[in-house]
Amino acid sequence: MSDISLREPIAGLEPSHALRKRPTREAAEAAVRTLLEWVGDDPDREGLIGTPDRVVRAYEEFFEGYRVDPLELLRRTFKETQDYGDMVVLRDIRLESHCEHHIVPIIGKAHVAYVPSDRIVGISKLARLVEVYAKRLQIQETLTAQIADAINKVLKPKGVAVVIEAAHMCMTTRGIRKPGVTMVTRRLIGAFETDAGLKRDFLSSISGSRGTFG
Ligand SMILES: Nc1nc2c(ncn2[C@@H]2O[C@H](COP(=O)(O)OP(=O)(O)OP(=O)(O)O)[C@@H](O)[C@H]2O)c(=O)[nH]1
Ligand SMILES: [Zn+2]
Repeated sequence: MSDISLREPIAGLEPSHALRKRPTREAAEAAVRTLLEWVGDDPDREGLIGTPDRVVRAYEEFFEGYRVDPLELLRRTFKETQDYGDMVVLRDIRLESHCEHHIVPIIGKAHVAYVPSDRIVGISKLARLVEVYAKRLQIQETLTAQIADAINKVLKPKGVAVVIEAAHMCMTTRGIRKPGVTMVTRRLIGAFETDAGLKRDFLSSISGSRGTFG
């Protein structure tokens, strides 16, 4: 099984995190085995024998965002825009993340908008950016801010707006157990903050979106 760059710096993180040594895959599998024993099951029974390996592979997928540099994603921009200067909105981007407190899913959607200054970016890159930050351990406020700040930093647009609506499984399946509750966060930068008309247009353009919390 491949041991993806386990000793290499991880892009996009603070140096203190990026340079921290990661444990080996064997150590990660042993930790899962310990949890299986701890919940009261037998990790050697047939159904569970492959579970540590499966969980570690699933974690590689859930947390692959640590291995991608989000700023690098946005570097390829286009200048020929016929002076398009209005907002660009990508709405209803499906979002699957994990809360950093309980490591259980956060499921929802993100809406991302920006007003270009002189450069635009391929729209798939905005969805990829959401994905990179979502595939890390998160709280929703940080996730929202990181997406907006990355766009602002690389594209230097006139404005950026990010809204996230999500359900936190740590609130719906455990703890307070409140199904149906969603959390809404937003980060408005530049023109979206200062121009009331633009802000209103953006918020109304995403207001008809349908829930995707399944
Ligand atoms: N602000 C914020 N809080 C979150 C997010 N995800 C989970 N939480 C909350 O983080 C808090 C962690 O609180 P703690 O008291 O340390 O943990 P806990 O004992 O498991 O809390 P309960 O969930 O209330 O049982 C909880 O209130 C969660 O609902 C998030 O994205 N943003
Ligand atoms: Zn949680």
